[in-house]
Amino acid sequence: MSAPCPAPQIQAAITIQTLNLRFPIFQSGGRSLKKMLFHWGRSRLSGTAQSQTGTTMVDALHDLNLHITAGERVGLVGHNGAGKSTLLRVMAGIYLPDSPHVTIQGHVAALLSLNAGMQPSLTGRDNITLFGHQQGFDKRRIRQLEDDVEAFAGLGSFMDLPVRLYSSGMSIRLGFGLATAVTPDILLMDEWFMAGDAHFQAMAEQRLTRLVNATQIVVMTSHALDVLEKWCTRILWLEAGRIVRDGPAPAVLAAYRAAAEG
Ligand SMILES: Nc1ncnc2c1ncn2[C@@H]1O[C@H](COP(=O)(O)OP(=O)(O)OP(=O)(O)O)[C@@H](O)[C@H]1O
Repeated sequence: MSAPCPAPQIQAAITIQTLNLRFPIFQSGGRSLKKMLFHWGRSRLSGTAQSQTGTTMVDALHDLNLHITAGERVGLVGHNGAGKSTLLRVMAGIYLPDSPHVTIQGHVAALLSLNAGMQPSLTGRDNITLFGHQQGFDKRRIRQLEDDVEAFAGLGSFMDLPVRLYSSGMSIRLGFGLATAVTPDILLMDEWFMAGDAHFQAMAEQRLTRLVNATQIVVMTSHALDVLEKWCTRILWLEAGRIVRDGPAPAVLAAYRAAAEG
């Protein structure tokens, strides 16, 4: 397997200042007094609020300040709905809050969903070529990319069939192979990256280790604390869209474990 294609080096950094992100969760029409009182009580308990138009809003991220510099491997922890995936999506540029709040320096690769950017009607091979074009690669680099991903994914003749015919395991192999083929400055990972069978996980870990070592900044989220312990130098603990603790991995993970047990 050839090494992932290197990207030009710049000093990577992520800076987030006073970031608030709210999502509408449902439209409420005319209401009886009973319903209004019910929703008022529920919103007090859940941290949601109602806008002037009657739309219920959830504060996914609240007054977030954060600076991440080159060399850091940051893990995000927090209970369901804490805002971990939302924060990763903000860093990936998928959610676009007002620009002064978020400054990203460096080329970002986001391993957030398996089939991100994949065209189901195209073959695996054509998807690789498409990805290469999107990266601005010349023919030689696209061929290298194809060899690398094909060798990793091990799909045989399925490589020339449309991706919509792939099993979920095949999709994971192709999606992971492609997403990890180019070394970015900043790597963002959701916990799906450890999906797949045991053989795939061993192969994936080898490839991921190489990628993480070559990347300036890594931000990942996982509910598996041993995974974060292994990969991360710094942990951000989020709850209800706010940072509860931010510090060296061993100390924050110990506090998080203690809170979960106590
Ligand atoms: N696109 C969206 N539309 C509406 N609400 C959203 C959207 N994305 C996230 N939310 C809400 O924002 C909050 C934070 O969600 P998020 O997915 O970031 O949490 P999480 O910490 O990743 O949770 P989990 O560990 O369960 O994956 C939740 O209340 C969620 O319902």
